[in-house]
Amino acid sequence: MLAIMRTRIKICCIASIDEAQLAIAAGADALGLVAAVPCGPGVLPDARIAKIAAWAPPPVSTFLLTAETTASRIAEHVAATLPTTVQIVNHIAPQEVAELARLLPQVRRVQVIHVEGGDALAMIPAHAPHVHAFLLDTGRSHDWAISARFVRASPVPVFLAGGLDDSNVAGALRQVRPYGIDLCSRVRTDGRLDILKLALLTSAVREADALLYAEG
Ligand SMILES: O=C(O)c1ccccc1NCC(=O)[C@H](O)[C@H](O)COP(=O)(O)O
Repeated sequence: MLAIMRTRIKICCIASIDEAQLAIAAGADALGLVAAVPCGPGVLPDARIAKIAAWAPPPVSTFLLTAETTASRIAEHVAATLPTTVQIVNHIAPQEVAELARLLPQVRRVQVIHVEGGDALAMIPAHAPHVHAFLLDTGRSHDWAISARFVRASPVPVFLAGGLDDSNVAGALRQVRPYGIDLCSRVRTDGRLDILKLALLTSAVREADALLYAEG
């Protein structure tokens, strides 16, 4: 695997075109659009997701976070919102992802892995052939040693998520070496995207990228 020169940044829980503009201005490569899920903040109606996805300029990617668990329901959800990428937030059967690839070959597929322990690595062989990337998430900082092992074992790119901000991102990048990172709550103040926190985050990521690349 080539050394990562520029960690990709995905800003999740984008709620409006204004927030999308702020995230892109700060350097986001991808926007996360959270559809109805059983719990959690930042949930958008499909019509709003479709509006933001239709607006987003290239090369920015738009990730639909779907809680659907079958290929046909995920394909319907994608058809209703038209993102570039679908992020499957539940652990679904690998054959459903394979079927989704057949139904919608043009849409990028990202499987979320909820990292509870070393068992997460066991999911790689069955899922990797059908997805373009994994996203490791527990919604809070998790054991980065497991994430690091996952990155080394995965044949496809891996995003790291959960409790990241400008104060801890350099350590996370050094230990885990992910392809990309995903952030939601810690670049927000009172629920709104905060341009200062975004700027601090992106500058911490670029500084860490430069150091790690120079070190080899
Ligand atoms: O994945 C979900 O089910 C979900 C539900 C409601 C809101 C967001 C959801 N997923 C995205 C994320 O959880 C965050 O992007 C990711 O965990 C990073 O979060 P944070 O620790 O707040 O940076």
